[in-house]
Amino acid sequence: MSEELSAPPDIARDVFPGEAWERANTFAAMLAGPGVVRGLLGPREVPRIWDRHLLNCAVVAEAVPEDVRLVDIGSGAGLPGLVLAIVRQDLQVTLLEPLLRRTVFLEECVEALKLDNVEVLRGRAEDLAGKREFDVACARAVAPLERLLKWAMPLLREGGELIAMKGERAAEELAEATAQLKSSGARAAELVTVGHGKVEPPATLVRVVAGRAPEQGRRRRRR
Ligand SMILES: C[S@@+](CC[C@H](N)C(=O)[O-])C[C@H]1O[C@@H](n2cnc3c(N)ncnc32)[C@H](O)[C@@H]1O
Repeated sequence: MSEELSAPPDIARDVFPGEAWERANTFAAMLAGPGVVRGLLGPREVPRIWDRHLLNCAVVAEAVPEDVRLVDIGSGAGLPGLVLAIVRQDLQVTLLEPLLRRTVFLEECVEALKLDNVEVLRGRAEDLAGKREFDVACARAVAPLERLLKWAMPLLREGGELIAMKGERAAEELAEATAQLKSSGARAAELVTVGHGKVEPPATLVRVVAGRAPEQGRRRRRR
């Protein structure tokens, strides 16, 4: 049985102000329509598109600095990267996704939403190391923090940030990743909650500040 897209909650008007409102509604309809038909979103997710997907991703913007180049690793149907591009026109967003049918959907969304701050890139995070540099990397439901650090840190400039949406297991994942944080040269790592009064419960993020990659240090010394 096909599920219905529920009406946006009142708070959505504040979270998606101005021209973001129409774009958010168009994206919600695309997720509920072609997104489900093409298997990018489960049909049971349709009634939860506003709460669990659009609002939960939009509040991540509270943790993202202004005017940065942001890569969404494993963007899938555009979550959270496309939502961040909708609410924050100051961001230059790269949606990184290896699967063709997903990048095709993402391209269609970018065109339908008339977004000029988004690039869709087909590929794997580990293959992009050394080729591109970003200020912020974000990810939701892609990999445990330990593996995400391996993929994300080589993509970040020194002082750049990984923002991982982690939910209930955030503290445990952070503890489990202690060795990887050290070996990847991370400067700081902390738990952050965003979306107070907008989503229930507030979204829990792991924020990691990139230091200089250890390999870069070794390369410099050898010269
Ligand atoms: C469970 S989905 C999550 C999608 C989206 N972030 C969300 O929250 O709905 C994981 C996504 O990560 C992508 N992915 C898997 N391995 C990857 C890699 N090495 N680099 C980039 N993306 C990857 C998959 O193709 C898939 O779209």
